[in-house]
Amino acid sequence: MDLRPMTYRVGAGPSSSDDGPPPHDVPSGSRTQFFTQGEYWKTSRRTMNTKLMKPHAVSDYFPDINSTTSEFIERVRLLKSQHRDGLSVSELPYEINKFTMEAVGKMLLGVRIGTLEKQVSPKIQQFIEAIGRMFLTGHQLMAFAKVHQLLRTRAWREHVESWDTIYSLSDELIAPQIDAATRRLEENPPAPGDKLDLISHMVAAQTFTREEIIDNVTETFMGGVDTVANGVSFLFYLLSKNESAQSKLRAEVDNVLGTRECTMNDLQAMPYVKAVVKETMRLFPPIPINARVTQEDVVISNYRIPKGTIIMLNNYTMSRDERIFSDPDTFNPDRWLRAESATWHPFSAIPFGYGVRSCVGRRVSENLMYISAIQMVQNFFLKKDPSFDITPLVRTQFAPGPELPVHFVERGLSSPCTYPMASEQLGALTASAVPLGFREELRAVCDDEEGNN
Ligand code: HEM
Repeated sequence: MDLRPMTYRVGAGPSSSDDGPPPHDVPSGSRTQFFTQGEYWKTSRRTMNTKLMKPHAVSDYFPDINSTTSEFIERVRLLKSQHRDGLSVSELPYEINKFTMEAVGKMLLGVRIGTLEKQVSPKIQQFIEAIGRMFLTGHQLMAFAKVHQLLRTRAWREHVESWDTIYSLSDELIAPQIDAATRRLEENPPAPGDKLDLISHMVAAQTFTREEIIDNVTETFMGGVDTVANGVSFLFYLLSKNESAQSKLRAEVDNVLGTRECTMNDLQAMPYVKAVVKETMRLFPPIPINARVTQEDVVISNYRIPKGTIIMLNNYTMSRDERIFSDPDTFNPDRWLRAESATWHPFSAIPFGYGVRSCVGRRVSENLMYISAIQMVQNFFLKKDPSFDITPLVRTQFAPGPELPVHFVERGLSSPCTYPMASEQLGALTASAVPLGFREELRAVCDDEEGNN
């Protein structure tokens, strides 16, 4: 059966053309891995695979992931100290979002964006808000996008404006990297085996225009930030709720690492860390629904499905199927360590999709989640705040809502965190001056859906 990934562009409807890049019809770059098929997609995917999927390339990101995570841990320490209960972090999912933006940004753009700075610059603040708004309005445009476009609805206008803001800043961040890479490569042509960052690698490939590099890197970044942020949020939530799993995780981390940083090699000795992340993705897949378009007539389970039909795959229900996962709603990482897991249908839980179009950020996402889990238990005991619970929402992606009921209790190990921030500096830090407009709006939408208004 030939199934193609369904690519969907606002205003353009599903596309499955083989004719290379479709035209721009919203400010979103369309000449990217997400939105193309055929030869153009293959070239771009091959280039990204080299930097994001190959083990030796992925291993190079570990020092950056470790140091960004350490900064985030220090930020948690600061924010909880400013909270009235001394244990919680207000708007934790938003803080996690800034953390993953910084981590994924460094991997893809090669530069630090500055979202974890004590004072986030107004421009970066705008960027963060625009990404949030783009996802929020993108969800509203899922149905009847053409009608929104025709009527120029508020959702449509805000969506387009958000992409404008995102592209204007990513141009500013990425263009200098392209120039610098071009100069470097002209002066010192790369030898086989030289380590190049993603942008230099794309420049060296000589198959992409400058705009194509900017579009590709920007949209890969957009695809990565919220997904992995939602994964990390659900991870912390589930650990806080399941203290015995958390203790097992901590025991493994203490045994293998103690207080030192994790390298890619260490992961081989930490099956429970991996099982915890797998189990999080099973219960709360950040992309709850995936899709394909049939390329020929097929019969599946006695249903005739004509060519050109969009088939939706519901990751959420698939991975909670009790015919495969006993006690499916329970967080039980051990299930992945039992011999029987090898016999499960390979499609029983596919949070990163499947096949050649599966997630190109899978390896880096998993590593970011492993290191987040590791550093969290090295530094804190996570306890569930008994006063409330999450009500997950689908906002294009599956997200936990605006607050997480997680308390951070200091573990008090000596030097658990490698981030060299002196305590005086910490004291001087203030929560970043963030205009609340967008977040309040998101909260209002969530309250609406929960019937709180
Ligand atoms: C927990 C985190 C993540 C989850 C759950 C996730 C999930 C997915 C899923 C389900 C797909 C569609 C796969 C298919 O149709 O078979 C996808 C595609 C994609 N993801 Fe991710 N993703 C995550 C993080 C990331 C990150 C960090 C990046 C970038 C570094 C990224 C970049 C992409 C790209 C570029 C595609 C399109 C690939 C193509 O069409 O060739 N993702 N992701």
